[in-house]
Amino acid sequence: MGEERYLPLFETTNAKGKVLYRFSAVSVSVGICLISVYRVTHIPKAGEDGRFGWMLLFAAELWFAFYWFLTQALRWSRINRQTFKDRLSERYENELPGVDIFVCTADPIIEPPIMVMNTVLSVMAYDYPAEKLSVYLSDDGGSEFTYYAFLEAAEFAKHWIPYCKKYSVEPRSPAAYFVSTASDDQSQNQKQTRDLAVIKKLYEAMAAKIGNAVNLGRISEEVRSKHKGFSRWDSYSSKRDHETILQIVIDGRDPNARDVEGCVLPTLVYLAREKRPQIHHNFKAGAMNALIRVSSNISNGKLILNVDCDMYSNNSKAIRDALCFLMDEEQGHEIAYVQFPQNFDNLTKNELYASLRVYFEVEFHGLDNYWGTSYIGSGCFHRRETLCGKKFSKVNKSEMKWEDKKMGLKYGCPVEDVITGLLIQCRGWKSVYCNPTRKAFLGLAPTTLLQALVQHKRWSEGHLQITLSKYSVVWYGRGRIGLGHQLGYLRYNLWAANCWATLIYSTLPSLYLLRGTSLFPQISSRWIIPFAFVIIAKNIGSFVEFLWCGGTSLGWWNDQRIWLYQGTTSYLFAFIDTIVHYLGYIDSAFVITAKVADEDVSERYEKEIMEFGGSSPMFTVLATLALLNLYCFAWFLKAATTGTKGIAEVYETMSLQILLCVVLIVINLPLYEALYLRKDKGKLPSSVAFKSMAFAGFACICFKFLY
Ligand SMILES: O=c1ccn([C@@H]2O[C@H](COP(=O)(O)OP(=O)(O)O[C@H]3O[C@H](CO)[C@@H](O)[C@H](O)[C@H]3O)[C@@H](O)[C@H]2O)c(=O)[nH]1
Ligand SMILES: [Mn+2]
Repeated sequence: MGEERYLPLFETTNAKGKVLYRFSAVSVSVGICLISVYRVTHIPKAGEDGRFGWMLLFAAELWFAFYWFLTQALRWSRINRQTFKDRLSERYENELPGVDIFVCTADPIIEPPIMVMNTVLSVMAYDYPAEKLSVYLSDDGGSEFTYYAFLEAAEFAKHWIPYCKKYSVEPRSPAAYFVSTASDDQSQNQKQTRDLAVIKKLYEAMAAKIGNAVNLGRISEEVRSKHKGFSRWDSYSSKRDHETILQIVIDGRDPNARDVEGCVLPTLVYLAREKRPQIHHNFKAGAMNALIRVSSNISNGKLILNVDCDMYSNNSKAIRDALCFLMDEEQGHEIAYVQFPQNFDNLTKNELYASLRVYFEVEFHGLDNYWGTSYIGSGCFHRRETLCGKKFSKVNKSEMKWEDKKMGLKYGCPVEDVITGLLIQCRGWKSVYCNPTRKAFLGLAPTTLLQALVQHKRWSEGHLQITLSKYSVVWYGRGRIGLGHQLGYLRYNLWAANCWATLIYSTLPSLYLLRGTSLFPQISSRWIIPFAFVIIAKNIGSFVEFLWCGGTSLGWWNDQRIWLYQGTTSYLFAFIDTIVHYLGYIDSAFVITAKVADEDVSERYEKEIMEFGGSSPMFTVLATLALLNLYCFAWFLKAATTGTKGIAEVYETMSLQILLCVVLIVINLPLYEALYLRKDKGKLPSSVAFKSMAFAGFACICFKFLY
């Protein structure tokens, strides 16, 4: 009645393809049930060969079935979010909240200062009122070089920010922007071309200065004398032993802090928190909490954006996207944080080491359906108050209730982000997943196999710790978050537990080939149908899903390989370390992923040649399993061609086992190559080859003759 219709700042829509998806999911579950029926009704009798293997295989299948069911919780209903940034500007342009941006870095060698500065510059140049923006760099490396680079970046920003705003450029990380202009220069007029050349020169000069200092290995006296901040390093003894170094490099309130066009600059703060050898610094969680405390005394922004040092802003409007959720008049007050996906700009076409693609294009949209996206450390906008422990209260929006006095991120878990997000949700808050077409952040994915496996080990270990801890979604989550939401979390929380079923499935069927014992239905039996159906439907499903997410066919194949490798190494090692951790023996470490690689390593990465290049227990496990399958198959072939049973009969009884063994061999081709054929530095060292040959041979002989 004359009242204006309420126009929300964001909209939620259902993802497409629901009916087709649900139909396929239901039919696969019927197949899975039939497989179990077969297993139960056909158990080999006591004393018969294969009874033990049968039981283990059945256990593995039950596990996979359960896990498959968990993944359905993330696919059953998926949603998309759409923001209306024009409405936000119309209503709130003059009352936008302060935003504090935290960039964390920890090691000047594997996280080069120039890369970190590109991230810093990209977030300084957000399309947002500069007086409301503050950028904090946490340097756990406590490095003079990073500090020096930061000073240089502050100078360069005075040119860079006006340039970005004048020409509305994207992305606003200088390095990434220059790469993008190299490929298309049509969109520029003459004036811009000139300005571009100037700004590029300035950037190169800055990069050269930083590079020189790093190469020299020290900061020159000339530079030191210009900036009194360096004196803070006089009492510095090591990265693990120094007092707090806090420097406000640009103070936004200072009337003299202006860019070259005379506009206000964002506040810029450097922090290397105090560290002492005897006190645990709690890795990134410790750094974040130091930033929360320090920033509350400087800018105290209502919102906190947190990015890893390699995750530059690729979309200058992302703050506004986040605000559309948090400032929405109807639903905004219930939302604690807005998470963007982690995307990467160094992926090769077929993503040799997996890319998280399916997680972010499919599964997180399902988690979002429960209003419960997890917090994944980078690319997340938090309300300061919720991050500091405020409990959500329906009764009175303004009432503050503090559940516990501990503020900030939770310590003691290698995925500090996930557990922190979960606890926020358990306090009654909602969260939102925002995945616009133009990606908000781009970072660096691991470029060697070992890095990829170690990273996944850290994640799966952290998740398993959550599952077993007081804050497990199973017991702590009960009644605090919904059932679907719990199941969705468990899909990641139980990553590591996949190792046993994966190990069983990638060894036992092949080992039983050696003995000529069949563990699957004959090809002429009707029971082959559910097996064939589940195998085909599940693989076609995941293939289509992968392509739909923008991947390539070969990328899907590589994804299957990495899934197998993670299962038998990352998850296994994470599982064992978690148990040892609970027995009180070790503290879990945070192994930082390197963001640089040697030239020849990068070259192989570009060519998608798998990088081993060293020995690691993980590689020994991988090579042993690969060889075990190869030996089993070779042995079996020999027996089948020379034995009394004809090939046809063997095929009739063992077809699925043969198929599985062959698939495992084909998927391991890059590994055999690295063991025996390659000459480059990225191959597997001969020590790994000898060990794995011995282990695999030993296992085959024992299984064939002794067991
Ligand atoms: O003691 C430390 C260790 C790490 N970091 C920073 O944490 C970030 C993430 O480290 P990285 O080695 O790149 O790990 P990723 O596996 O890529 O990080 C993901 O997973 C982590 C949890 O395992 C989260 O903290 C991250 O935000 C999330 O992006 C980097 O900026 C580091 O500089 C610190 O500040 N202090
Ligand atoms: Mn990273």
